[in-house]
Amino acid sequence: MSDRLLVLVRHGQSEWNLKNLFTGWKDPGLTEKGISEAKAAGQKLKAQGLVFDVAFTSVLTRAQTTLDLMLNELGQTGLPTQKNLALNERDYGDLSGLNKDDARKKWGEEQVHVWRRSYDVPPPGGESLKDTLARTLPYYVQEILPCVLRGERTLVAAHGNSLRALIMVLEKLTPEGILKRELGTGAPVVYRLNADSTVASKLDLAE
Ligand SMILES: O=C(O)[C@H](O)COP(=O)(O)O
Repeated sequence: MSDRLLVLVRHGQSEWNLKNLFTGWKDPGLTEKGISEAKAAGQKLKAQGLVFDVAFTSVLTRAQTTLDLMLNELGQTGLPTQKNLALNERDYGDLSGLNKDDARKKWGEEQVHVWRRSYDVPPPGGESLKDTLARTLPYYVQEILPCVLRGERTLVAAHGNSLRALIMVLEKLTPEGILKRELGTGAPVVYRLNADSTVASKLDLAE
């Protein structure tokens, strides 16, 4: 029986995560902590005995560096990798580069929470989670899922909201359910899929 393995990992802490800035499609690198988180993620995958055949990432540096660091820990540098902006972070539009606490002061706690975590309310000039899903899901269905179903063990290094969009589909979460779902930096989620592409098992390696 083939191992339909799909591992999702959010990038390690970025310079803008540290500064508490809305990031979206902006392209800061990882902090020292982010580098350690990415290496630790690779070690966690290695400790599970996982080996990969293919990887996917976004066109943003923080996700690509996280992938490289994980592959290095796994002894799998040079793994065939597809990079696509479909896996980019949600575009935060006019909020990009603003401090999250300053935004709360300006627009209020509730409004900022709605922009950050609601399903279908976009931040000004940016993408809602629904918009993010609309570009992430076709890529998943057309490019990532066929690999997994063929038995190619698949590693995806991407972003909080592009991965929340995929997790919503994989875990059949409602728009209310996804509101509460947070993804830690450098925290791998290990799925095994059934032949019909539903989730057979899930292992959260956040700790
Ligand atoms: O783009 C960002 O600012 C972060 O990577 C994710 O931000 P969020 O936690 O506000 O969705």
